[in-house]
Amino acid sequence: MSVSPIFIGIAGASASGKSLLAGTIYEELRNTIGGHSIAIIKEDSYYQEQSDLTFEERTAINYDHPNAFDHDLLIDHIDQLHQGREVDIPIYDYTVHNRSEEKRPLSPVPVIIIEGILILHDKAIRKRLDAKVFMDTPLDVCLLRRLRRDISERGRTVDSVIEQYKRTVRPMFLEFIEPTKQFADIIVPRGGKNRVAIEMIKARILQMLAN
Ligand SMILES: Nc1ncnc2c1ncn2[C@@H]1O[C@H](COP(=O)(O)OP(=O)(O)O)[C@@H](O)[C@H]1O
Ligand SMILES: O=c1ccn([C@@H]2O[C@H](COP(=O)(O)O)[C@@H](O)[C@H]2O)c(=O)[nH]1
Repeated sequence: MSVSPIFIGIAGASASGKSLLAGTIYEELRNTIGGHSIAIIKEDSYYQEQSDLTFEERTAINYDHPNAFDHDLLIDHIDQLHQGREVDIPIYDYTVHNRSEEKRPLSPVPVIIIEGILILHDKAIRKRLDAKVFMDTPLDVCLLRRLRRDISERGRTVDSVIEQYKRTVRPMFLEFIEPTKQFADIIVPRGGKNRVAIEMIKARILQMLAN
C-alpha cells in the first residue's frame, strides 16, 4: 500500500532556526516512528536552475525574492509524493549559487517537513500543508547567526554577508516573509531550541499519524 505523507511547513527569516528545528524534530521523531518514516525537504533545493548565467551574474541575483524559486516544481513534487510516487529532489550548492549535477531521490514517507524562507508565501503550497509553523526570531539575532554560518559553511565574507543583508535579505523579509506569519498555525519565538515548541509540534505530528 502506498503512503500519503503528512506535510509540515516551517517558514521564517534566513538563519531564524528553521533547519535546526526541522532537524531536531526529525532526529527525535526517528526514535519514535523510525528512520524511514520522516524526511526533510528544503525549499532552497528549488532555487531556479541558472547554469546559463556566469558566477558574477548569479552572485547579483536576489535570492530572497519569491521569483528566485521554482515553486511549481516543488508543488509538483508534493503532489507526486501525495500520490505515493518517488521524486528526484535537486541539490543546491550555495557556494556557487546553483544546482549541482546530482539529485536526491525521495520516496513517500509518513511525515515530510518542508522548510524555507518563503514556504508560506504561495497559496498553492499553503493549502498542501497539514500544519504551518513560523519562526519568529528577532532579525538582529538572525543576522549574527547568518554571519557566522555563511562564513563557515557557505563560502562568504563578512562584507558580502553585510552587503547582501542590506540589499535583499532584510528588505525582502519585511516585504514577503514576515507577512506570511499570519498564515501560521504555530509561531515559534526565539528559534530552533525552543523546547516547548518542539514538544508541541512533535505531539501534533504523532496525533495526526494516529488519526
Ligand atoms: N536557538 C539557537 N541558539 C544558538 N544557535 C542557533 C539557534 N538556532 C539556530 N542556531 C544556529 O544559527 C544558524 C542558523 O540556523 P539555521 O537553523 O540554519 O537557520 P535557517 O534554517 O532558518 O536559515 C545555524 O548555525 C544554527 O546552528
Ligand atoms: O545562491 C544562493 C541562494 C540562497 N542564498 C541565501 O540563502 C537564504 C535562504 O537560506 P536559509 O537557509 O533560510 O538561510 C536566503 O536569505 C538567500 O539570501 C544565497 O545567499 N545564495
